[in-house]
Amino acid sequence: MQVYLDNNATTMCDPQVVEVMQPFFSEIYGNPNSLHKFGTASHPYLRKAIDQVYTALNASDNDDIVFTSCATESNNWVLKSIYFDKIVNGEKDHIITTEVEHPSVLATCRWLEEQGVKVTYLPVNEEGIVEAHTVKSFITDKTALVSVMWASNETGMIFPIKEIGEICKEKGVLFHSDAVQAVGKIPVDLQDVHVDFLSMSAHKFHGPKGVGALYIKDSQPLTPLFHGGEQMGHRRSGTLNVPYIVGMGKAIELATTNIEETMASIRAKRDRLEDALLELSDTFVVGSRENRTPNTILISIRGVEGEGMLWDLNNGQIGASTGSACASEDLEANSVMLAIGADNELAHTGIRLSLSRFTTDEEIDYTIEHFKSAVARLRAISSSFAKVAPTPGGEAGEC
Ligand SMILES: Cc1ncc(COP(=O)(O)O)c(CN[C@@H](CS)C(=O)O)c1O
Repeated sequence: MQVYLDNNATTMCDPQVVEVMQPFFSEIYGNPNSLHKFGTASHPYLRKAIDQVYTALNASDNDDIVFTSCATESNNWVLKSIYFDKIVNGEKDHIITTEVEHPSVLATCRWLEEQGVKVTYLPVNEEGIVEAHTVKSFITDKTALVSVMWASNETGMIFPIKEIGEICKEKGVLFHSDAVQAVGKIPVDLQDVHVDFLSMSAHKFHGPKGVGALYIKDSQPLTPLFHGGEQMGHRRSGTLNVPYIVGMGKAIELATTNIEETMASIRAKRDRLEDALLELSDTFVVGSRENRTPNTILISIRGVEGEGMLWDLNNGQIGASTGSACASEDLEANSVMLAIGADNELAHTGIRLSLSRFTTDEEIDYTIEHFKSAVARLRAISSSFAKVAPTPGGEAGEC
């Protein structure tokens, strides 16, 4: 049996998505910007895909949805163009974000600091999220943008985006949310939540890798990151990736239709897996289940190095991660666990398990069995665990 539990890194393309993409490789393959029939033939399908994204986000016709190559591009676009529009060519000099954003936000903010921008990286609480009042306390009249992720890729914890959006609106500060781990996993209703910009990525909800989008409220001005073509109303130049855009439209429709039912099914499997793993002594899971995306577990297993655990799981045909795939090359401690106050040793023990709607009960059963035997094996040879006196009664539970 092979079990894929790294869906926060990327998901399998839904077969229905693959099917709708097929015609646009060698049948309807004209450049959508060409005026002849080979080009215009794709237009109805592009319009449908855009409508599917608007519907999924409950976006209004006044808003813009611009397709990009990925969420990394969407995040770079917002941060670098707000810098250009509001700081280089404006009176602002400050951006607020959090310590636990995805590297595509953090690395861009560090580059902006090298350009002279003041960046505030807000700390997270013991649940791994920033609190709305903390954001409010750092906003000044020089703040150009607040950028806070909707849900954490590492922990699944959901941030108070609605409250932060209301604060930014009241203060007249632009608000960006990296919603990559929220769209398609939990309800995202842009009539209910105020954001100026929102990033998303199709391969997180069973669409193809290599296509994402940026939502722009009220079609407000934002200097393009790419120039040189009239695509997307001159907002993002480059020949449209028709099959991938059509695939993204189908994927977001499948992911958001009956989302409550889908969430309940995934949550039940996740909770059963989490309950079983917490029976192991000296383990804890980051964050409360109630405020977490239904598919994610970040579990710490004292005395078991994360990389060693991944290797053992991989030998058992189980795919998981120690955290963000973008940081999987380095053997650093999990940054989010450090941010919530875990000690360095504990922060090296984090394992991220992320399910999808395709995860089966049999796969959960297999994972529970293999995970427990792997922990027993690795703890038996772990020097650090041997030094740690067993907690009375083998404490376990949420952090
Ligand atoms: C919150 C968040 N924001 C941006 C990205 C980047 O999405 P792209 O479409 O791949 O560019 C990701 C992708 N996080 C994966 C790969 S690093 C993870 O293992 O956590 C994300 O989770």
